[in-house]
Amino acid sequence: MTDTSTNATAPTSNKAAYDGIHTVVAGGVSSNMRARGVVTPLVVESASGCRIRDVEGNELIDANMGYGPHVFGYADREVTDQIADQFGRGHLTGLPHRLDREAAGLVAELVPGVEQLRFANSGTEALMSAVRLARATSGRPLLLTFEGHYHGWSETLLRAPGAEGYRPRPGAAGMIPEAMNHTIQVPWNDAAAVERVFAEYGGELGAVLCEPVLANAGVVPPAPGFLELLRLRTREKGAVLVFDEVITGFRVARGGAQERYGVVPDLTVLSKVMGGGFPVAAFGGSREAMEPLTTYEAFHAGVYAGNHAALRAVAATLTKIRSAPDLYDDLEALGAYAEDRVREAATAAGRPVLFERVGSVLSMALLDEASAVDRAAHRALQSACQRRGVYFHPNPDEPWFLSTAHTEEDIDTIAAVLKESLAQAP
Ligand SMILES: CC1=C(O)/C(=C\N=C2/C=C(C(=O)O)C[C@@H](O)[C@@H]2O)C(COP(=O)(O)O)=CN1
Ligand SMILES: Cc1ncc(COP(=O)(O)O)c(C=O)c1O
Repeated sequence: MTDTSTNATAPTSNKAAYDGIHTVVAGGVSSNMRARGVVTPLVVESASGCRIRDVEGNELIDANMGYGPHVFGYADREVTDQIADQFGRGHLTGLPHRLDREAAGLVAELVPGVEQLRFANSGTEALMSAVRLARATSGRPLLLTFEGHYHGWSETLLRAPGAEGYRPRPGAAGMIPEAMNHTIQVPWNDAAAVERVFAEYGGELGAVLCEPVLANAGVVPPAPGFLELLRLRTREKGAVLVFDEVITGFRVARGGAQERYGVVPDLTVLSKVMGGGFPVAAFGGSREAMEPLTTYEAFHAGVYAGNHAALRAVAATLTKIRSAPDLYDDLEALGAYAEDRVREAATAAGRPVLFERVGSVLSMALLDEASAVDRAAHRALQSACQRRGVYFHPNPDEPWFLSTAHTEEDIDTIAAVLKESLAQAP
């Protein structure tokens, strides 16, 4: 069978391939969130383990790893072979499949706050549906969110940075002016602000939504007691507590952030690691929390939601996670090793960095003399490292995601490239 994946006349330089993409893909990307992902042109040909290969044949160690789904590394045959097999068996019939029970059963077994769930195709879809379910359950439209937390691009969740008072602004052109009329926002980890909101809006709040570990503005763990405060106040006031664990789910612990920090929300949203890189998401909670969907009083749909290939990917990934007793200790150890090496490299180069880590998710940002994040310098550093065979995201808001495919030698290489690039930086 002719391999159509590689076009013989394809450009062989990153720049030519990159420019070619921009002629037919608006903005060169199919996600604005990735528009700043490439400062020096780089077009991927293939990826395996913790490495990507570009169209020029260069091999780079990847610390972005597709923004986090690949906890076992790229092209993990224990997962991809299962997905390929499912395609050969029919992957989308629109009918119940035994994989529904197997995949949902694994999520319910591993995630403390999930007894029942619904599958979706993306985090945005799952969050839209979870917030709508929370509003249906509480009967109150008002939603509390937190500055910097990203919950996809749907109409009532995509917020511009900042807020006027508690009111965020719509985050994209074309959103209706009233899009944020039922959304309020306070700074992350600001317990006093949360108390003020509950004092002022308590009886009106329908839901509180957060990334339990903020990982879309660098990594910012919850302050001690902060998640507990959200749990206490939402219970007191009858608001639904929703954890967006798209990134943290199966990443920071087997049962996600709710297991790591011991705070169980009413609804949980999952994606990324759950499907091992296959497009799939889910939202779930107690039987009681999901009851409006059990009776179909609430609405959720999707032609591709819970398709058999997606659920085979979930079943394969979560079976592997369940049968790897040391996985999270290993990821923690690797993350700690990376933290030590990166801090050493920055110190050796005499450059201040802002560094934060939760398990195998870490963020590093170059600081300027005023200890503010120096985005231009960070982009220049990223380009220099990319030329030396190490890729991480040029936007310091985007974390590094390590995997079991990264070795300590890979981390040493990353640190050495960082140190050399910092030493030569202007
Ligand atoms: C905590 C969190 C997320 O991190 C999240 C998506 N994250 C990302 C989306 C990217 C993109 O659209 O290309 C890349 C990253 O900026 C980011 O990890 C989403 C939306 O998921 P989705 O992109 O699948 O609709 C929801 N919650
Ligand atoms: C005409 C039409 N538009 C939109 C949708 C929604 O698409 P999805 O189910 O993929 O969200 C459907 C699904 O049946 C449809 O038939």
